[in-house]
Amino acid sequence: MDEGQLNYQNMLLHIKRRTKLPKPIEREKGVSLWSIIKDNVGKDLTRVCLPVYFNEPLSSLQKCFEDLEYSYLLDQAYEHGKKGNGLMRILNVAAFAVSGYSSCDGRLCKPFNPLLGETYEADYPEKGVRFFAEKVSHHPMLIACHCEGRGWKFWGDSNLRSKFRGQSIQLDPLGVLTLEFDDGEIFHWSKVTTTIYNLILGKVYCNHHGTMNILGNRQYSCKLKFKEQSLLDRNPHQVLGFVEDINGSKVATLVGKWDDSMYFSFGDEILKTKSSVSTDNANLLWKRNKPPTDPTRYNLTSFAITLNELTSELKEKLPPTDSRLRPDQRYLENGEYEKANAEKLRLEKRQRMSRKLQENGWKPRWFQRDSEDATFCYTGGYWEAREQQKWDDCMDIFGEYSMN
Ligand SMILES: CC(C)CCC[C@@H](C)[C@H]1CC[C@H]2[C@@H]3CC=C4C[C@@H](O)CC[C@]4(C)[C@H]3CC[C@]12C
Repeated sequence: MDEGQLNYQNMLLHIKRRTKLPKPIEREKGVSLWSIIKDNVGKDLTRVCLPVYFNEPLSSLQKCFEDLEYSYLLDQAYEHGKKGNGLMRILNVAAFAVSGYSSCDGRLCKPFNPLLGETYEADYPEKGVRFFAEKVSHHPMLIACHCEGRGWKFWGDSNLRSKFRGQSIQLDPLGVLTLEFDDGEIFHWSKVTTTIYNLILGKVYCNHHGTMNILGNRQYSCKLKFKEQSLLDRNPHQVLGFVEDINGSKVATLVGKWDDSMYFSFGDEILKTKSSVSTDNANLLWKRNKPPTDPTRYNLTSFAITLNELTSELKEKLPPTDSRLRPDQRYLENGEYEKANAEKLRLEKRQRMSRKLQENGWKPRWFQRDSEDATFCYTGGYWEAREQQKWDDCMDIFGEYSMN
């Protein structure tokens, strides 16, 4: 190792991220969703503005980065492929595609809906990744993201179509995700349907169901089935799948749960064990990290807890559009609910003008798409601008309001 590498290693050892959210300043209170709903009978429920108390202190942009908690699976996938093992590559990619769902477990609060032009950066050299996202459209609500890792790039946009069904809401992600390895191998897939149950009565929870097709441009592709929820299910959250080679023969099977772990075995042995699916002879691909000891009412994972941290060092570098600078979200994180609510109302008023902005030709600052139905792609330049603190063309989206 030369001196430069040593310094770099040293820097990684000194990255300290927080392990807890700040202690709430005001006391937490209980509010029932029902009390809100009964005041809004007859209105389109997806448009009802909920008080900040139903939010978690993260924006949807930050939530996108939560899908990269297990990015090491993609590093491994890259290494396997480099050594000529395309099968292990796609198995790791499949485990990655499932792993993103694990953070949903026990999460009952809404993320903040970012303002038009709001951005979020995440520079995690200790994981070897750098992530960037921007809210690129308000109607329809669209978020674009781009992430670079060790030997791969990952990008996509999230376009959720939501259907309200009385007791539940069904969310269908329409966007396509792309993963490109530095050696040219590319995978595409879309996320499955998420349903949120018990909006009116009982305990809110969500489930993910449907088929995910991971299509590669070389030897392999993979099909994963997220099981539909059924009453009295002894084995909920199950994911089953297989890898197919170019001739259509099944060369590996996958089994696991989106909130826990994924296993694989070569051939199609797993599915042959009739009644229940066993992982006895299977190999572990991915296991979820342990939850933090003090989960708080938001149930954030240890990784999610780090996402909204704002150190004084970072504050100097961020553009004025970063989610970490959003005042209502910061107040909520600090447990100042009254102030958070007041700020949320102010920003939502601004948000309502976004439609006009877009109609008048507003364009995202960091992403672009070729046509109406193409994926938004990063145009580059964010990290370079950050280097020079060149933020003069970034809008002051959160207003003159200053936080300390
Ligand atoms: C009405 C309120 C109080 C109920 C709580 C709603 C919670 C459970 C909802 C609100 C927004 C939802 C998220 C919105 C978008 C996505 C992306 C999708 O690809 C996976 C599910 C995921 C991550 C959803 C999980 C459930 C979620 C967090």
